[in-house]
Amino acid sequence: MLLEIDNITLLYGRIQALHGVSLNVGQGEVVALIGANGAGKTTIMRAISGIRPVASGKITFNGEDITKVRADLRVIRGISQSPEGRGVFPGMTVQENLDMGAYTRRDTKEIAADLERVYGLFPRLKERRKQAGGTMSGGEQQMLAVGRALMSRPKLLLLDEPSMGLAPLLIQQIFEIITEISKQGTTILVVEQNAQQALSRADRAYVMETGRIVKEGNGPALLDDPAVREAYLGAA
Ligand SMILES: Nc1ncnc2c1ncn2[C@@H]1O[C@H](COP(=O)(O)OP(=O)(O)OP(=O)(O)O)[C@@H](O)[C@H]1O
Repeated sequence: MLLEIDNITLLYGRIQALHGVSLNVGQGEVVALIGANGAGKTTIMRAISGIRPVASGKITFNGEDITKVRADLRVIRGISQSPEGRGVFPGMTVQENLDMGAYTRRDTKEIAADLERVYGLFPRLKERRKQAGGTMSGGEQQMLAVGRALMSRPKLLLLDEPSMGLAPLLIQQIFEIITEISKQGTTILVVEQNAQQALSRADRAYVMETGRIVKEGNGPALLDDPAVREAYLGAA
């Protein structure tokens, strides 16, 4: 397994947001995490990227215990996050935002090749490479955030609600790009409200409720699960 999360708990002050969560992501997999608002999905992403410390439990990445490793050092080890709400640098150009994604790297030739790869995945970013990040549309900023995360050449890409705020056609497109990124060899853990898309694209998925994993399975099997359909797909 590339990522193993073993029984983690996480607290925000007195609020316990994660109650003994365990999940795994294998090399090359696309794994989806779905669940209601406030279930703790973003919190799991924060625990993996190291933005929030866990209170107990263990996180292993690439065979090494990273539970206490600092967030910036986790990026160097190969974990990169495209955060919910995008978080692009508004005053920097598109190209500068992408360059920032590679700040941990020194291999200029490979960085240039990866920039071309990101521009290949997102031609809109190439067209707008001199435009300020903050003036890009919502969907374009979402693409920029994913592109920037890819610029660290991660082993594991964490995507927090990549379809948030996107028009239906763009949602389809962003999931096609996620599938393409996966085919190019990056392992992906994706948090999504759009359960239909996420489950149909994922190799495996976990369902969260109030700080716990309540179900796991392969994507299509969960899509057919009546309880999942009723809770997350608006169907009985
Ligand atoms: N910084 C914080 N301080 C206090 N409580 C927090 C903080 N961040 C999150 N929480 C709480 O932790 C719980 C889990 O939140 P989290 O953002 O992980 O949920 P989520 O599943 O990602 O939800 P959504 O789908 O709405 O984004 C929620 O009850 C939330 O209110």
